[in-house]
Amino acid sequence: MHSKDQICHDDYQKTADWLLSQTQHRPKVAIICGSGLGMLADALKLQDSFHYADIPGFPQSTVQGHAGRLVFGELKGKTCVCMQGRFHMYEGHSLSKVTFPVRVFKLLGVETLIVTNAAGALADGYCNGDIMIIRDHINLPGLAGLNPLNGPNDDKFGPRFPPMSGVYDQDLRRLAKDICKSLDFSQFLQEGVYCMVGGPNFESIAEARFLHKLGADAVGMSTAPEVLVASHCGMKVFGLSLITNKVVKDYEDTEKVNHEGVLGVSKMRSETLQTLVTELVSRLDINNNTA
Ligand SMILES: O=P(O)(O)O[C@H]1O[C@H](CO)[C@@H](O)[C@H]1O
Ligand SMILES: Nc1nc2[nH]cnc2c(=O)[nH]1
Repeated sequence: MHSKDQICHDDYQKTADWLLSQTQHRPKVAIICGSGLGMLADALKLQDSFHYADIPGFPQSTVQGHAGRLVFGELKGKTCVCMQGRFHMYEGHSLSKVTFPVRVFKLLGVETLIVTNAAGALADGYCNGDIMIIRDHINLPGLAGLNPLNGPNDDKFGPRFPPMSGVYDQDLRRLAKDICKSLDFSQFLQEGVYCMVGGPNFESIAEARFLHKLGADAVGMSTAPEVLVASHCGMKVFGLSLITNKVVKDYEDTEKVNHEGVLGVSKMRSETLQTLVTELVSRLDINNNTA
């Protein structure tokens, strides 16, 4: 490790080598579970799981609803690794720490990243419990210069100036929509733009109006950094936001959002999300391999 914020290739490699020595699983797919969505990992068969505290170099989860476990296993015969708990900037982690697992996954051989999150609805037609396929994102901290790719570029992972257009894979989005149709999920399916803010506070009414005007359909405090780093190192990315609350945009509206409410809606829809993610993974065009 160089400085507090700078992580070098060897650091990622050490963690990857440790994990490879502890499990026979060789995942091609990684899944990051959003707030209250950790039970996505429960569907994995033949599990090997590790507490973040026991994994060399791994940050620790501090947020309620993020268990802090890395779970390897098979989903419908496809080998996956699943983060039950992600890291957020507002916990005090640097963005290189927030995205540390993504580069470790790359070194494990992961080719596709599936990110999930809990998010507030800015779009007028959205309801609590809707599932939004992420078409694109607005990385507000990134636009302001808070970017996990800041610092010397590691060419072994990817180029200095990565494009961010088309980062949410179109084929995977299409596949997810087909799956939702066949599972009769279309009535609560949306597709839209996720905006990342720094948090940990929820939005003021003026901020909510501003983000809506910017073109954001949903807002949360995660996802963009992980997606950025995954795309930088050549992974395919697919993202889902679970709409857990309406973001208040009207000064007459006295409703107040809280994390407990967010977790409640996540719990209500987690089985549906699990079904969708499982079906998507089962239909990915990948071949398994083991150690
Ligand atoms: O993005 P995830 O981790 O799902 O969590 C979302 O839910 C929390 C707020 O309730 C914030 O951390 C927000 O980002
Ligand atoms: N920033 C933000 N994050 C969330 N996570 C879940 N709901 C919300 C929300 O309304 N705003």
